[in-house]
Amino acid sequence: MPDPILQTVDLGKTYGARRRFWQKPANVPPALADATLELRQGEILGVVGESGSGKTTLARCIALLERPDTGRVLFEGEDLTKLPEAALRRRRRYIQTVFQDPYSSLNPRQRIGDTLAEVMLVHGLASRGEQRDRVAALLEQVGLPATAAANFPSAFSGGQRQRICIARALAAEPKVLIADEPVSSLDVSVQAQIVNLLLDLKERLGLSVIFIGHDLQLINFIAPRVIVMLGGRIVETLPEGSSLADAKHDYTRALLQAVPTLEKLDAAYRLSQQQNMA
Ligand SMILES: Nc1ncnc2c1ncn2[C@@H]1O[C@H](COP(=O)(O)OP(=O)(O)OP(=O)(O)O)[C@@H](O)[C@H]1O
Repeated sequence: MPDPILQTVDLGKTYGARRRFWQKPANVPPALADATLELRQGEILGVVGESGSGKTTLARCIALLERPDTGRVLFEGEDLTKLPEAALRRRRRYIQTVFQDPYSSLNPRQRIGDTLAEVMLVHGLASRGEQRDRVAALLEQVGLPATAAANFPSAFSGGQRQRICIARALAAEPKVLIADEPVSSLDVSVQAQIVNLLLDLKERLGLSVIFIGHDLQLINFIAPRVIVMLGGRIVETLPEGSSLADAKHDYTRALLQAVPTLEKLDAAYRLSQQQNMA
């Protein structure tokens, strides 16, 4: 079994809990509590849970976009939560995120080429001379023409913008990609294309992926191993090779009652393939 590239140990986060020592503790439930998981090299790990179950908080804490209150994030064995800001900045590029809403994720006043080049510049990954070619290669990797670099986000559809967000994440040359509900805001016909793009990139680039969603059937289709979250906690891990029928937790079974979208997704993918060939 491959070694874990990333582990979290007892990760916890409570929003709005900061207080002066003389103030009474606010009665805020944790957004994330005792989250312990491991992501193996080259694996896709699924995370599923209803709205408010702590999935995004988990993603943000793992990528250290948010400092967790408790626990550790070990990347290649090194505890990132202990690193000072300067050292963390050098490691940050290895764990990249793609979020749900590609509309708010991109700067409307920045051309796509500049958005991608900025990431390379920040992480010292390409000289000015190399940037143009690298931007074109990144766009090509996500299925967009090199000419897209000259345009602003408003020129693109939701699915194309999500491709740009994926290209921006790849610009940092990450080892771990966290996709937090990357298709939830997209049309069903586009969802399948983005899911397939992510699966293809994972294979081609050897990425390790955490794929977050609220549809257990879809997540189980994408990820061999799935973590189920409820109220900020991991309540069940469905191991590789297990069937959804093996789910032990009542909540996991309740998630299975949710309207299945997998068939819809499959049908939409076939349709988009037919349209591409027509
Ligand atoms: N910045 C914040 N400030 C205060 N509370 C927050 C903040 N972000 C999240 N929360 C709260 O933390 C809890 C977990 O939210 P989180 O966004 O992690 O859940 P989620 O499972 O990703 O939900 P969704 O699927 O709706 O995005 C929720 O109760 C939410 O209201």
